[in-house]
Formats: sequence, structure tokens, C-alpha cells
Amino acid sequence: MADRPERGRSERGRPERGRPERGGGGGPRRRGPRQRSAQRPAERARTADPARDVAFQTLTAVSEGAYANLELPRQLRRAGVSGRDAAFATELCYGTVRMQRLYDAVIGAAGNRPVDQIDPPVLDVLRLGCHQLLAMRVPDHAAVSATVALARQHVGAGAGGFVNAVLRRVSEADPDTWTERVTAPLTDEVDRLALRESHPGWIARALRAALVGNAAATPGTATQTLAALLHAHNTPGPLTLVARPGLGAEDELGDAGATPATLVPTAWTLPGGDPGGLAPVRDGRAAVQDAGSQLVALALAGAPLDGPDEQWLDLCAGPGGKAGLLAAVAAQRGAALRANEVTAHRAELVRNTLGAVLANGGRAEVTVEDGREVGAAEPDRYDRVLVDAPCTGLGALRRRPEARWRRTPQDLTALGPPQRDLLRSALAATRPGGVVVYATCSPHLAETHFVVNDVLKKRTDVTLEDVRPLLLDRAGEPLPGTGPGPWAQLWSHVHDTDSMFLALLRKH
Ligand SMILES: C[S@@+](CC[C@H](N)C(=O)[O-])C[C@H]1O[C@@H](n2cnc3c(N)ncnc32)[C@H](O)[C@@H]1O
Repeated sequence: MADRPERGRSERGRPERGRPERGGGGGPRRRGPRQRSAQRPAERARTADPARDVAFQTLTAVSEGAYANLELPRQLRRAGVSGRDAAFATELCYGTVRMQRLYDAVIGAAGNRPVDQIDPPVLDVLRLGCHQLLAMRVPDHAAVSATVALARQHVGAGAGGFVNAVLRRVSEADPDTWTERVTAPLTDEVDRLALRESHPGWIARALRAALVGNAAATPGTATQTLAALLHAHNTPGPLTLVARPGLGAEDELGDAGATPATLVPTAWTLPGGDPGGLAPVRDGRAAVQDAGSQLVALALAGAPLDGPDEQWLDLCAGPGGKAGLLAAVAAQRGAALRANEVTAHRAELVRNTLGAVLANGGRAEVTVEDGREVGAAEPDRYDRVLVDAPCTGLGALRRRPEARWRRTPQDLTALGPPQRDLLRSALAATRPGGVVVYATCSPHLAETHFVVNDVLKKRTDVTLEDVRPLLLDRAGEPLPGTGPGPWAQLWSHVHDTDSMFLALLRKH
């Protein structure tokens, strides 16, 4: 059993972890006076507890290229860890991966050596120790001794001694002092902020440009707003479900304790627990889906249209989240959805997602083709087309803890041409009078404004329309804070969604 105090009770006046103040951008939590371990080394555990072991094994797999959101459930199952221990392992693992850059700076200072001179497994153990000491409500003595046990079990007694020495030094100062100490040498304000909130500098600068470019901040307020956005990436988001319309999931979600989200008509918020255990999720009438993604699908479905409204296309559909919602709405209107995906195994996921709509009499088919060729193969055919383009995912960093360390500026160079080609193909596949929604789960200007502007350059047959009136909350009111138009940018720190971008184009 992992050591932690009762839920909701703050240790030594520490704020509730995982729910830091918004907008403060304060990095790790502020804490009261330190506790020292009364344990002698001989009394310390020699093997790690299962929850910390799961976090360590997951971290090791993530360092080797695994995705935390896929690896962690596997490790939890393997170790038979569930309930509160699973929640502890999840926070420890996700938080450690997210805050890695800051913790490495702290470890380097406390260990008096650069982290690239520390063996990777020892470094992983130290990072886990830092997260317990600086951001979780784990008493210092428990954090140190349990983490030393982890080092002994997985690396050896010598590593245990080193981990003990470094973590004891870490425990001698509070989180704010450490943050101040390691960021002080940096002279640039954005660099300091990036380290404090544990993001690569290039991502922090790109997000700052996106905030200004979408009028979500002025050059004068950009750094403060950026602090709120980066901080949101380090804060677990709500557990949001979609109730696919017309499939009767709503009552069951309500019975299971979910509440209707105000932001989107189809969204429900689950206070906790395993959504996979709910019957409507198991049979595909509902699913876990970010509210921003739901808004994108509903915006496409809600765009006004003259003439026929029968053929809908999702050009890049895998793994099928938006296709699932589109198919349900299309079925209510007697329209058919074609969900296309270039990767066969992702197309299979789309097929699974569409099962519930098909079983209910909806019309949807899944195709496996390069979306860049669909426009030439089927010109002027579709009434509504979604291009949810492959992108860096810089708007979904809070849901993908390791993504910020994997992405590079070169990804933007590689993604630019297919993003443009897919949008061109979508326009070719759209009938005159039909609409295309171009969307990304990234606010990076190179994947959003620049793509749409480039494709529209020299084209007189396509107009960019204001998409903001199509972003309606549950009460039917337009969402505030999405920018000056005509496109819209959602923000994690404002809307509590992924930072999705969407633009509405109409072909004439
Ligand atoms: C952002 S994801 C789409 C997410 C999806 N709409 C959802 O809501 O679940 C982009 C998808 O585009 C696919 N893709 C990449 N290049 C493609 C291409 N040339 N043609 C079709 N799909 C492509 C990727 O495999 C990936 O599944």
C-alpha cells in the first residue's frame, strides 16, 4: 500500500495536490516546514511497494518509447494495483513525466552533477522521488525511504545510497525555493517560465506566439497568460465523456454519477472511477472524449447548408472519436458518413467506434486510403467534410504527458505539406455549396493560420466563414474566448479542453 494521507486532507498546510491555483503558473506546490525521517537505514523497506513499482516500470517503458496512457494501465493490471493505489501510481507517473525538466534541474543541483552523468534508471527513480517530495502530499520520510527501496530493488545498494543522499538534500528546501534556485540563472523570462512549468523552451515560445496571434493575449500580457496555459498542461483535466446522440446513453450516464457538462451539449463529466466499466462506454453509445473534440464535430454538423445534406466525410478519422459523434448526428438526419483513415490498424479502431451507430440503423463506412487522393478520386461529392489533420498535438499536452519531450520543431516541417495537401483534397471532394472544417489539436500558428491561409491563397472558389457562431454550449450560447474570428481557437486554461483550432471553409 502506498503511503499517503487521507484524501482531501492537506499535509502541513499544503494545498490539495493536482488542483493548483489557476493562472498562478507557480510550478510545484508551496509547503510548510520539512519533516525529517526518523528511520534508520536498516529499518527501511528493501523492496518497493507495488504502486511505486508500477510508476517506475511505466517510466522505464516511456523512456524506451512507450506511451504513458497505454503503458500505465498495462502495468497496473500486471501488478494487480487498483483503487486508491492506482490513483497514486497514476499521479506519480504522469506528474513525474510532465515535470521531468524541472526535476532534472533540481536533481542536478542537489546531486552536484549534471543529470546526463546519472544512469537512466537511477535518474528515473530520483525523478519519482522529486515528484513525491515537491508536488505530492507524501511525508518526506516516506517519500525518501520508499524511493530508496525502489533504487535498491531495481538498481542496487550503491544506487540506494546515492538516491538517499540526493533526495535528502531535495527535502531540505521547499518547492518554491528549489524553483527559484534553478530558474535564477536564466535571464530570459520565457525560458524561466518554461523551466518552472517544465516545458521545452521552443514549445513555450511557440505557444506564446499562438496566444498573441489569436488575440488571447497582448504582447504585454502574453507571458502571464502563457504561465496560465503551461500550468494547465501540468494539471489533470476533467474526465469528459460524449453521449453519442440518439443512442440513449444519457440516463445511464446520469445514474452512474456523471453530470451534463455546460460547455457542450453532448458532453458529460465523470467525477472519477473507471469509465470503461460503464455499460454505455462498453457498447459504444458513449466514450471518453475531450469536450473540444466534441465541439469540432458539432460545428461541422451545425454549419448551415443549402441543397442536399446526405454525404459526410471524415478524411482523417483514426482512431474515430469525432467520427463516432458525426456518425450519430448524421444518422439522426438520415445522412451517411464515410470515415477514412490511412493506417489500417487505426481504421480498425474507427470500425469499432462506429459499431453502436451501425447497430442502431445508422449508415457509415470505413475506408483505408490516403486522404490526399480522395479529392481527385471523388470530386465534388460530399456535403460536409472534416479534416482533423495529423499535427504535433501541442494543444493536448495535459492528456499526453510525454508528448512535450518527444516533439521537435522538425515535426512542424514534416507535417506542413500533408496538412496542406489534405485540406486541398478535402476541398476538391466537397460539392459546390458544401463545407469543410479544418481542425488541429494544436494551436501552433504553422499548423493552423498558415495552413489555411496558404491553401486559400489565389483561390476564388472558397471562402473562410466565421466558425464561432457554431460553437454553442449546452444552453445554446456561443462560447466566449475563442478569438476574433473567422476561425476559432480553444484554450486549455480558458475552456478546460484541449487547445483545439478549427476553421470553416465553404466551396462555391
Ligand atoms: C488527429 S488524428 C485524427 C483524430 C480523429 N479525428 C479522432 O477524433 O479520433 C489524425 C489522423 O490522420 C491520419 N492520417 C495521417 N495522414 C493521413 C492521410 N494522408 N490520409 C488519411 N489519414 C491520415 C493519422 O493516421 C491519424 O489517425
